[in-house]
Amino acid sequence: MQIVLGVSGVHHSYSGPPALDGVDLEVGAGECVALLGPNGAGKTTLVNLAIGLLRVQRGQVLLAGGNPRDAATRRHLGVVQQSLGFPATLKVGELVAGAAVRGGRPRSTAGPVLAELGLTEFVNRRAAKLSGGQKQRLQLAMALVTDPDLLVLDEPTAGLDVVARKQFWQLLEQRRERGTGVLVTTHLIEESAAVADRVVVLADGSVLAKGSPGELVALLPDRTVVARTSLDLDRLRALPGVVAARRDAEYVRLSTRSPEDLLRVLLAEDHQLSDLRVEGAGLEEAVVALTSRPQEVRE
Ligand SMILES: Nc1ncnc2c1ncn2[C@@H]1O[C@H](COP(=O)(O)OP(=O)(O)OP(=O)(O)O)[C@@H](O)[C@H]1O
Repeated sequence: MQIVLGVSGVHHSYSGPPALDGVDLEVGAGECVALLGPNGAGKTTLVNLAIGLLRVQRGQVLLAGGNPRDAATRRHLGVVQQSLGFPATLKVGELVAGAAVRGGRPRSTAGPVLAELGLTEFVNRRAAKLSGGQKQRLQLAMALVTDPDLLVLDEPTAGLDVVARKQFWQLLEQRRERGTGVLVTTHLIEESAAVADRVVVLADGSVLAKGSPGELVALLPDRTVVARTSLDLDRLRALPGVVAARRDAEYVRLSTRSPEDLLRVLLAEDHQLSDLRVEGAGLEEAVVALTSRPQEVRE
């Protein structure tokens, strides 16, 4: 497989301890790699090195075989970042055509991409007047208009509803089939399990684990106990054998290595306990467990 992003042995420090400490990562053509990890893990630093916003201090970053700091190499790159705003007065068509020209393509490439992303009817609308989902599609159109080899998506579906999120990923499928590689950072771990071929978990500047979502889940012998309970999360986290606890709508999800013991304690503690079931761990539970007690899982 052709490699569109190759990161090897990368270290990066700002002023304090290293933000990245020997990170390797690859994205192949057509592949979607999700970068996960808690706040401060180093995800933004890694993305900023990949897109050429930061200079590499140690190690190597190759974007489509070149240095991402070079303008010519960056033409192989498309970026969707939450922090990128639009000039409010510009129209959708102008923005996409402008992105094409900046990427060395004719203005006429904008039309087909606007159609591909379902934005043709908004071509004369000012960007500021689009809905959240339409703005995300506009950003994607601006990123895709140069037909990039690598697309970097930073929390691309934050704030979108379930339908808009699904649409967003469906729009990308054809591009991936044509060979565009995708690097996505997201806090929506279960979403990344659905769309990513591979997941890389960063914590404290190091790669804790990498593999397909299924391989990461299989690292854990944990099970998930799901139930409706009146017990609060602090109390649940203090129960014996609970590795992690979180709310999911009206349910709680508890990760544990010994579901039988936990069930006994739960039933004794909460006589109103209902809708009880035990599941295998999901990717979210796996990532929480990996990043909260790395030593135990790494062995
Ligand atoms: N410009 C900066 N100057 C100094 N330290 C920084 C700077 N940017 C990031 N850091 C530090 O580097 C480490 C990694 O930060 P980074 O933003 O890459 O993490 P992250 O995984 O993207 O976090 P989040 O999920 O919160 O966005 C953190 O300890 C952070 O405080």
